[in-house]
Amino acid sequence: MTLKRKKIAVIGSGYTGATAAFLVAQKELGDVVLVDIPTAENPTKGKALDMWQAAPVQGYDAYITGTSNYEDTKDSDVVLITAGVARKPGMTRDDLVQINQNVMKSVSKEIATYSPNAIVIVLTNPVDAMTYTVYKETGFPKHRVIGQSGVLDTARFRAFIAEELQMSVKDVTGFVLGGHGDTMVPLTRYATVGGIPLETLIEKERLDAIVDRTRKGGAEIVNLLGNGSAYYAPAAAMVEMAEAILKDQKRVLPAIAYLEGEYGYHDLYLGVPTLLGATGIERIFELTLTEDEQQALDQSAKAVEEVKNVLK
Ligand SMILES: NC(=O)C1=CN([C@@H]2O[C@H](COP(=O)(O)OP(=O)(O)OC[C@H]3O[C@@H](n4cnc5c(N)ncnc54)[C@H](O)[C@@H]3O)[C@@H](O)[C@H]2O)C=CC1
Ligand SMILES: O=C([O-])CC(=O)C(=O)O
Repeated sequence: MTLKRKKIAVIGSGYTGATAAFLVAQKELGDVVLVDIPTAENPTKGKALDMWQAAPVQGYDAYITGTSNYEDTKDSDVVLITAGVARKPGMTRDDLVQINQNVMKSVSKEIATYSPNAIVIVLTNPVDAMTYTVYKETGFPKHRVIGQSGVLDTARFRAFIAEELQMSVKDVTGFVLGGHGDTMVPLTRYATVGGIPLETLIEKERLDAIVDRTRKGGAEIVNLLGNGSAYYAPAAAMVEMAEAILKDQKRVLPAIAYLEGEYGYHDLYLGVPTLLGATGIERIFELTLTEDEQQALDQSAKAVEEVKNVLK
């Protein structure tokens, strides 16, 4: 029997990759191929086997395999890139640019060879610049190369608001614009709780503190973990994007998209509100911003541009 399921390759079987693979399987989005570099032992194969053995208990029909051979990823529908190095306390995401750019180059070559029609979602940091690298190196059209930051940053923002107001996270909506760094722009003016404007529910001082905590959300976890960075929420964010694409859900989610004039930026990957469906990014929403919001976004875009300019 040949099963005609979707195929999802997860490159990098570390914390975020393994967690994403498990979520993809649990959601039955398709079969998963987990890939990492070859080593003397074989933790990638071990993790995949362990997850496959959870299938009878959890009752999911998704097969998970682990490999270091890209041939096994052939004809993947979606590829999630989590390969590379994570930061440690005291480092910024941008400190990873050189080492991870090299990883993106080698991984992109394999993806272009074995899955030329795939939609790629990049997680590896500094993610705006790494998404740009994958776009250039694969030669894929812009709508098929997408970066993950906004779903995660918005999730943090929503979680902090729900906690502050003691209201359900389900009812908190909003989004974060810009680069995945300390200059990101949580748009409080567009956030609501059950449709009620957020700015009428929380006083400005508290809201400013939540915005600041959101911007530094990654570093807060890096400092708590001590030896690596967040992985549960990042993996969940990536998988939400993959699900939107694999099921053609037409979700409106923030994503790192290639801009050609939108918001005034050219030849730049930056976080903006998008429509995600079967073909990847199907639309970019351009909102009218206040002068202050545009200024904050300009600052964030400048920070991303600076990292892009050191790419080789
Ligand atoms: N964009 C975002 O919102 C987030 C980004 N990240 C980033 O995701 C990346 C991965 O984080 P973790 O999974 O925690 O790191 P990790 O260190 O647990 O896993 C990374 C894995 O990549 C593998 N790898 C390295 N070079 C490779 C290559 N050439 N081919 C295949 N695999 C390779 C490593 O062997 C390792 O297993 C980091 O760069 C981190 O900063 C993490 C969380 C959120
Ligand atoms: O902070 C990091 O290095 C990992 C990351 O991007 C996040 O958790 O937002």
